[in-house]
Amino acid sequence: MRETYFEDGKWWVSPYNFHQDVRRDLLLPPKVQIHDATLRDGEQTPGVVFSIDDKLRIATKMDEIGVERIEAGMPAVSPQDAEAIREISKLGLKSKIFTFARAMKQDIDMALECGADGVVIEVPIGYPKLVTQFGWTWEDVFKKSRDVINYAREQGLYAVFFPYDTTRARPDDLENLCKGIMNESPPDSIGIVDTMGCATPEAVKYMVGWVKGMTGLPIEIHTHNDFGMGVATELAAVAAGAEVVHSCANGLGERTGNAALEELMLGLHLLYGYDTQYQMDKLPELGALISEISNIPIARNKPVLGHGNFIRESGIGIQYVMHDPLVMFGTHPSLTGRAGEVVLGKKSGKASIVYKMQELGLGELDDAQAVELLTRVKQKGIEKRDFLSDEEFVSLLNEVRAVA
Ligand SMILES: CC(=O)SCCNC(=O)CCNC(=O)[C@H](O)C(C)(C)COP(=O)(O)OP(=O)(O)OC[C@H]1O[C@@H](n2cnc3c(N)ncnc32)[C@H](O)[C@@H]1OP(=O)(O)O
Ligand SMILES: O=C(O)CCC(=O)C(=O)O
Repeated sequence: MRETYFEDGKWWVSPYNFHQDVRRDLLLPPKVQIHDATLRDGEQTPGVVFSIDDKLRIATKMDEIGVERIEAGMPAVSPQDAEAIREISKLGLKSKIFTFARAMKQDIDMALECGADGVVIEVPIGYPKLVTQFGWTWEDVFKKSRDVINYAREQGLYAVFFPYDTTRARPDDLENLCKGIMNESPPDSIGIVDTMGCATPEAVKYMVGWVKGMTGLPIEIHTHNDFGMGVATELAAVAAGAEVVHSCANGLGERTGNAALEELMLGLHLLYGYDTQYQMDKLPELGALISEISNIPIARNKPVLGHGNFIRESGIGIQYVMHDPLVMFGTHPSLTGRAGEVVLGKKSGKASIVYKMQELGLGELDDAQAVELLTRVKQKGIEKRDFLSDEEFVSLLNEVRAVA
């Protein structure tokens, strides 16, 4: 693992991330894998439907970027879902293919029939769901899960036990379930699932240690973004020893979405120092594909993918945007396949005018003309309540030159 905060021409993040007093208390596992659930939880975004061909394109792009695991769907949902998983399994991707299954033998059979490598076996354990939605006790959950976990493993599937709404489980219920499962049907790994996105990073850190202590299993963390902390909570879980992070590209998923794939990748690589092999410069291609297919636009300030992230209007420091971007941004735009951009408007300064003149090859101005042009640029920005197009700038420049 890297312990450096700077890589020439690529990024410059906080050195305190790697300060020995900060790192000393972290229980970072040597390797972390991404389990992406865009094709299942992402498609649970209301109104989003991926065709079989869409799913093949998304899975192929994810494999190209280096996602270790793809949750390709839940075969029980429809024959089309099963068919998509079957086709994805046949692609021969490096990514391992998982399906989502209820604690039912028939769902495991469908995973097998679809050619999956592994299965995420979901059962409720959060108390509101357990008591109101299902009318089950932890023992019911245990009895339903036990044989299904054993069956999946006997059939050669990697079995992730996924007691969802984990963060709202009563401690005794979760403890009894974990102990029962470990006695009679240990899975390959266990999920801590913040179904409602309602646990703090600190609470999840505690839970990772607690569940690891009870089971000795690798921990998978799956969060939602209801409090805007989905990614932070997953990274906190990694800092407490979780080995697998679940994600959805573009932050799709139920309600406010899941922890965003692209944000996790950068967080793991840059902020925590994992030497991942992810092709981060291809993330905008994946983002654009998913946005087009899901018909959900990417917010212009969305971390990693927003098209406005490397645009600067404010005049102070403007000359560094293109020539020395790490003065102005924590990551070089090219790291994630992007380019910086200088725009003019209300917040411009004289350096902005000089920069734009050079960029567009418009010659030079004397100081008085530059000041006059800046005044007009600011006025136009205020009137327009936006930044100026190059054509608008040239038009103002011509006015100023005509006056002189
Ligand atoms: C946090 C969550 O919501 S988890 C899953 C969310 N994902 C989805 O719902 C995917 C989309 N869903 C669908 O397409 C449909 O709801 C289906 C195909 C999954 C199921 O639809 P239905 O055929 O209507 O099944 P239904 O919801 O009635 O459930 C069938 C049985 O599964 C049981 N069941 C539900 N979840 C589980 C589970 N995780 N493990 C074991 N059994 C379960 C139910 O209790 C019910 O049992 P019963 O027949 O004895 O009453
Ligand atoms: O949320 C769901 O619908 C299924 C389970 C899950 O992904 C979760 O609990 O977060």
